[in-house]
Amino acid sequence: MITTSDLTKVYRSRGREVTALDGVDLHVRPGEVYGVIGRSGAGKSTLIRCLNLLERPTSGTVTVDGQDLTALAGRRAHRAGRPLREARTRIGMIFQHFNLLSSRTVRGNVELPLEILGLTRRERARKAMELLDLVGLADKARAYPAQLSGGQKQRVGIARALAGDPKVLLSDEATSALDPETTRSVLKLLRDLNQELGLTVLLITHEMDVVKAVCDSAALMESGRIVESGVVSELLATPGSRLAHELFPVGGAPASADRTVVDITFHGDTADRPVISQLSRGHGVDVSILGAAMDTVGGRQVGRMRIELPGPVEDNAAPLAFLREQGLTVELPEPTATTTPPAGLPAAAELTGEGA
Ligand SMILES: Nc1ncnc2c1ncn2[C@@H]1O[C@H](COP(=O)(O)OP(=O)(O)OP(=O)(O)O)[C@@H](O)[C@H]1O
Repeated sequence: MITTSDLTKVYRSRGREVTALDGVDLHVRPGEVYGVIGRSGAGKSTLIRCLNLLERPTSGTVTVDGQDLTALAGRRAHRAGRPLREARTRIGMIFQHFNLLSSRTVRGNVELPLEILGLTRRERARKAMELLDLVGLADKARAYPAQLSGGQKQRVGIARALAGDPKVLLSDEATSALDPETTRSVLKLLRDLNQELGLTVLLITHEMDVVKAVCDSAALMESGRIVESGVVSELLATPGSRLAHELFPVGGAPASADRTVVDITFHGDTADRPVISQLSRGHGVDVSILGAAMDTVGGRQVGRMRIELPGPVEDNAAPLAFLREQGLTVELPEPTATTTPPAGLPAAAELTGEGA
């Protein structure tokens, strides 16, 4: 549904060059919720703005629903021509700070893109009310943005973004200004719209919880590049996946050097089975749990656990084989991984922007 090929954006100002996007190949399938995560400055906003050509890429292509937007934009034109403006109406966008017009009512805000599309007053009113009903705000049609909560404002933003019946919705940190509970309800709305309307959603975020809550697929961005991407449930089953480690960080240091530390990921059916007690009984080993994280990803229970077995790795071949036979992802973390993240990976606090 959305494909970018070797997408590059270089900002030039006062003799300085900043490469914000450095050859990004992105592939978002129809009907999925796709999250792009990365710390501040990674290039996320530039990427999302290049997807609807609000920002003109320096090179590379952007294709949305089979249409090459970069070809519509031309290389030199500064104003979007009609074909690009029309293509953009089929790509909705929501923003961190909602971008509502304070002088217009809720209904007036939703009607704005419908005015641009040339609908009659009657058609606009009907469509706007239908959209407000869809986002659960029909009773606020006559209110002004200042009278709404943050979550309600974002719902208006979503209704406005859906005015052109888009197939794609781009979300630029849409929940970053909201409290956790409101974030959950807005993410649920996005998921419902995704399922009911078949809407493809691409969201950028710096919060792993957002990826965990709604994303089918995700990409990790660093310095203008996508350094890892894939289907979230598959990444969780991929040994060494940085996104999996970030989604389910487990810590815990071994009690002594002659122990085997094992990171295991439970997903699908394995999440419900008493694997650890079977391991302990079946192999006669004392298993210590050093850390664990359980959560629901895409509606399925997923968990990660760091356990410790007595003795070095060489002595634990049979228990490790048993865990693998159960369909678990089994990893032996580097000794340093107990206290520090893998080389090059931003610490969780950095990724979430905490302490900035
Ligand atoms: N208009 C611009 N002119 C020059 N440099 C820019 C411009 N916009 C962004 N940049 C630079 O491009 C890089 C990527 O910025 P971008 O805003 O895309 O990152 P981001 O991942 O969205 O960060 P944040 O989460 O803080 O918004 C940064 O180094 C930034 O300083």
